[in-house]
Amino acid sequence: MSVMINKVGVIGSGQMGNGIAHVAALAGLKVVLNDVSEERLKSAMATINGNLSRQVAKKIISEDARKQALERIVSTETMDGLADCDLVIESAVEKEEVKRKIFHDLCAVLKPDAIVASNTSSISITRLAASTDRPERFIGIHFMNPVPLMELVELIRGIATDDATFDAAKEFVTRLGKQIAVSEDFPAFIVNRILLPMINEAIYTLYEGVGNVEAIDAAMKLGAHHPMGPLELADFIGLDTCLSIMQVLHEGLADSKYRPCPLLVKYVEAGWLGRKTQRGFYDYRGEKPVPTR
Ligand SMILES: CC(=O)CC(=O)SCCNC(=O)CCNC(=O)[C@H](O)C(C)(C)COP(=O)(O)OP(=O)(O)OC[C@H]1O[C@@H](n2cnc3c(N)ncnc32)[C@H](O)[C@@H]1OP(=O)(O)O
Ligand SMILES: NC(=O)C1=CN([C@@H]2O[C@H](COP(=O)(O)OP(=O)(O)OC[C@H]3O[C@@H](n4cnc5c(N)ncnc54)[C@H](OP(=O)(O)O)[C@@H]3O)[C@@H](O)[C@H]2O)C=CC1
Repeated sequence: MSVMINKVGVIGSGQMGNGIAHVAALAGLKVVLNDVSEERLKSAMATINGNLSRQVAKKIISEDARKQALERIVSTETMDGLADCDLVIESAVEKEEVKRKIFHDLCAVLKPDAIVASNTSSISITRLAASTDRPERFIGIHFMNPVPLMELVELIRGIATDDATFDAAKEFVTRLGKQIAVSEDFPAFIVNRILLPMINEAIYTLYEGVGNVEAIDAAMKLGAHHPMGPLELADFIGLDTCLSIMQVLHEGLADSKYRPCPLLVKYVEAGWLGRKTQRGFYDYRGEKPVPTR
């Protein structure tokens, strides 16, 4: 029996969580957005409003749709606020122990027939599912960044995911107007299995002095027609997330070709995580981004 999804919970209100809340609310679903602090949630609501307003200005949506979408989103700092959701999508940081703790706390209050999903970029869905009380109702729903603009969502079944959960997730993603690519549950799935080694190689290219930041990005934008250069894209994704994905690939596939570039490690250790901390391969604190090497 397929589960009817009317109310969606989103855990983590960073760039991906607020994007998921945005598209779900625009599609007419009720949304409960959860994060660890009121400050984070306020800033996420302001971002969602800003992104909806841009869509109004570009005549993609109406002013009425913007208002109604915002009214459909409530925010909460507690797991209790998510208890009656039909689907909860976890989109907190790419750290397995953080996600496992979230699922533990969530399952203690969430209604038993609800579906639990993760927006993880790389971590095993089967392993995450095993940390819940409902592996058959657990699934990977992997959105792309920026969520309101990107067409694709990957769906990943864990070993125990049942057909009703898979069908409900398909129906949900289709309702959001997104296309689906189904991936088997292997490290980093499809998009990041291909994209992240390319980004990591761009960082090695910088590390080994083959080119500077501007040359590498210009090369791939103008020479391969990528919409963003790989270093600009790394900053956009978040260097902490890029590193976590490379670590999952390296550990999960045990192949040295996935070794994270030491320069990526250094940036993350410095807390230079890209756009979200205003510094990464570019410095975003001025009027326009300036390369940091
Ligand atoms: C890591 C993972 O697990 C998986 C991933 O997501 S990997 C990353 C996948 N994403 C990509 O590869 C993105 C590559 N980049 C692109 O496709 C394009 O640069 C882009 C679609 C992001 C923007 O396209 P663009 O037209 O050149 O950008 P730009 O003119 O700056 O923005 C166009 C509109 O996009 C929207 N937009 C841009 N960034 C946005 C964001 N972060 N959130 C919401 N909307 C955004 C705005 O509405 C903007 O309109 P304005 O003109 O009002 O600013
Ligand atoms: N960035 C990308 O391009 C993509 C990322 N993803 C995946 O989406 C997830 C989120 O990434 P992204 O949005 O970029 O990351 P961000 O760093 O932008 O946001 C993560 C958010 O989760 C919050 N958070 C941390 N711990 C908890 C918790 N215990 N409970 C609730 N919220 C918490 C963080 O708060 P605080 O900062 O205060 O700790 C922050 O607001 C990751 O799994 C990532 O791999 C998937 C597709 C694309």
